[in-house]
Amino acid sequence: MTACTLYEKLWNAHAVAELPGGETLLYIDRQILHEVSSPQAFVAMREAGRRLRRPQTHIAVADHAVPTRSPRADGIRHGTIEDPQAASQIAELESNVADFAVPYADLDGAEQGIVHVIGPESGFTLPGTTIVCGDSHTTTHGAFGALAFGIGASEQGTVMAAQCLRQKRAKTMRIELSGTRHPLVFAKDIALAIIARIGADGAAGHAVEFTGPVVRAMSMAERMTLCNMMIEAGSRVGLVAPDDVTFAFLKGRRLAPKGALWDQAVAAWRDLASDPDAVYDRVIEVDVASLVPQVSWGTTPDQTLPVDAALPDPAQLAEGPARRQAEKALAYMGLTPGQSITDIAITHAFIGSCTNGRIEDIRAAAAVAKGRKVAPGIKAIVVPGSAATRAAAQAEGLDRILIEAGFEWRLAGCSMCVAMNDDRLKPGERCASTSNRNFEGRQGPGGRTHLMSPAMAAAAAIAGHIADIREFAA
Ligand SMILES: CC(C)[C@H](C(=O)O)[C@@H](O)C(=O)O
Ligand code: SF4
Repeated sequence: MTACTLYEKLWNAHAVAELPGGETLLYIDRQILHEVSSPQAFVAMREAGRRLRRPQTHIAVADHAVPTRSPRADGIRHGTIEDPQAASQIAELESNVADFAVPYADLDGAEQGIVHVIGPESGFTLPGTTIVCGDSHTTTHGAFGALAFGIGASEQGTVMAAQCLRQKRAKTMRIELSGTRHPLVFAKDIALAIIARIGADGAAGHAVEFTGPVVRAMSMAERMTLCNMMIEAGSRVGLVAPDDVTFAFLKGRRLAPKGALWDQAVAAWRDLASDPDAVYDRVIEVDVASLVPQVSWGTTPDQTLPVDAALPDPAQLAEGPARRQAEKALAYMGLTPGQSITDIAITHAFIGSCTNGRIEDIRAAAAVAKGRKVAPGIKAIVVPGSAATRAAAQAEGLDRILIEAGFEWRLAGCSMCVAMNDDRLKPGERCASTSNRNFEGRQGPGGRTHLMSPAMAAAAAIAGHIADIREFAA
């Protein structure tokens, strides 16, 4: 038998038929639905008079449009949402899930949260499965050794009706991470550094698998951060082979297999790892020993530099597209060529999102915040990725530490990652953000985003400007 990569094993196990034109009909095990991208698919189902083929293989949740504050002391959001568009998007999702019998994580329930946080937390995300969602950051779930990718609105309807999708097989790319990293260099820094190196489309057309001792030593949270960010390098699929870290994370989760089924599942999941002699179309090696904390300075994720660097000076670049892009980005970002990154003053800090809204991320922020104060005039918000993450953080007392330091402690949702809810920047405001996208207007029209790790965002909140966490922690 030919040696196969993890991606090829997942693909082959779900291939139903080879179609003319080079596409494959793939069986889809699971679909996640959210209020922003699912309405059209439900409309199409209704119009065609169709039912879901396997309703129990879907879960739905409202995350993008939801406010992360409630006027009520108990945090209930139903009945309190002032924005009519958000209220109607959530109401539409709720009527759709009721009509089509889709399992729903209620807005005020213990399992609400960002799609890519609650899938893993509930055990819906499992190794060896195919998982789709009308959301580009579905790459996140690949951290479990699932073939997970974002799809469009009409494809969501196809999965609802047929449990299958036509897809073109991607090329494979292996990113081998080795070396010993600085303790304040996180998965987010590694992901940003990779994107800066290969470019915002550097992994386009490829399914990326992370390998090497650095990945094996990472928590699931860090593996998810890496896979999450791969869409920012143009890849629709990020992968990590499942191992004991994966199994320990999943064991006992509500939807994970139980008893003898668990043992059988783990045995099968162990076989998913890429064969030792499997061949990839591309291999990239990254030595993390030389990495320092990273910060994006521009309006694409590859416009990223080490925190101790100075901003580029377009005048020093040769005439051409790179120079024009740098000029345009610096102008939008309101930055001076050659300026030190640590001299950039901020107005906001946002700790959250499906990239960095997990308990480990909140712990990292709280460790920096402890005994310190957010700088005067800075609005700093911490938005847990899910209700369960929020509860876990509160059980550890992290909310108290953060509130004491002057951070706002919010309810779960996408929040300031995306300007689709109440949490957004005004023109000219500047945010140290743990999210994943920094294009013009992403956090609000005219808003300016600097992507970084949770520890770095917390340090920026306290310093009032971008700060090097390595010096800050000393
Ligand atoms: C709204 C949604 C479809 C979108 C995505 O596809 O990623 C959002 O989650 C984002 O991060 O930009
Ligand atoms: S947190 Fe941000 S990136 Fe993630 S799903 Fe929500 S909007 Fe998209």
